[in-house]
Amino acid sequence: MRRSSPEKVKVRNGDVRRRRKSAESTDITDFDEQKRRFNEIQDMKMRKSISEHYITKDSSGNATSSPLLFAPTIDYKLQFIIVGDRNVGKTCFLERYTDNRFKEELRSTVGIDFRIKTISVAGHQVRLQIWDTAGQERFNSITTAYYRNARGIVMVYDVTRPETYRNLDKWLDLVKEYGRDDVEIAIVGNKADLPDLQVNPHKARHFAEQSGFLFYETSAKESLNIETVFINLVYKILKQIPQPHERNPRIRRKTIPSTIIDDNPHDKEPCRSACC
Ligand SMILES: Nc1nc2c(ncn2[C@@H]2O[C@H](COP(=O)(O)OP(=O)(O)OP(=O)(O)O)[C@@H](O)[C@H]2O)c(=O)[nH]1
Repeated sequence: MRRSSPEKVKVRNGDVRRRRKSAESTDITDFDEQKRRFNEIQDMKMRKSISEHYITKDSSGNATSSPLLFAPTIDYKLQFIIVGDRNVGKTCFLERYTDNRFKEELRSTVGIDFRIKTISVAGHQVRLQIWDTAGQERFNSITTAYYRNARGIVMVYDVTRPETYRNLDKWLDLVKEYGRDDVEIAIVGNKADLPDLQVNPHKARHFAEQSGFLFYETSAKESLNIETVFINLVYKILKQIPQPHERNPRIRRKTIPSTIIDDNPHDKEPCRSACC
């Protein structure tokens, strides 16, 4: 029987040691692998629950979810509603805000639609559910049912069509009748990118401010002031809601600034044409 030389035995012992070591390290690796997979699954579950949280709708009405990695804690959930005559740009205004896109073609809203967006305001995570309503009067019986839950209302007119500005009275009457007493309103003159301005922005601002509303000229096409409208409405609403530190002084105060964003370039512009 052939015997292994001591050298070879030594090598084999070394192999055994190596194998044991590698077996041990395999165990460790398996454990690490399991841990990694467990974390992956947890991560996937978390993403799923977040994306469920962040369901929006695409242009064809299908639900889509955003691929967020971390779930911010939602401090406030607010419902907003956008109203105004047909074709003033309500849908474009909302789509610019939630999806940062603009479509030229006319697509009249049928009834009501909504989008969701979460924003951070003064250190608070605020989830906005924003309802886009049809401007056609025949849908009023459907859309007014959504007024009572709206904390903020964006009332849109078209700066090139004075009748849409005059009709704000009609929309305000509906808000008075169906809306909350504590609703905050922003008057928005949309399509400010167009040259044939027909509504005097100073008069519109004066009317808004006298009534305690915010006022902005916007352009969904050129993405002008869209975000400002929503952020400032949220500021106004949060200032009304008792903050946690007011209910419980031991909670650290998160200040809501009293100044609001104002980047409206049309503020100081003279009237560009015969305005109403
Ligand atoms: N130039 C310009 N056109 C705009 C702007 N916003 C919207 N439009 C156009 O105005 C038209 C009407 O826009 P919509 O967003 O569908 O109007 P709406 O108010 O939602 O209309 P309804 O759903 O019928 O009530 C479309 O052709 C848009 O491309 C804007 O800021 N500038």
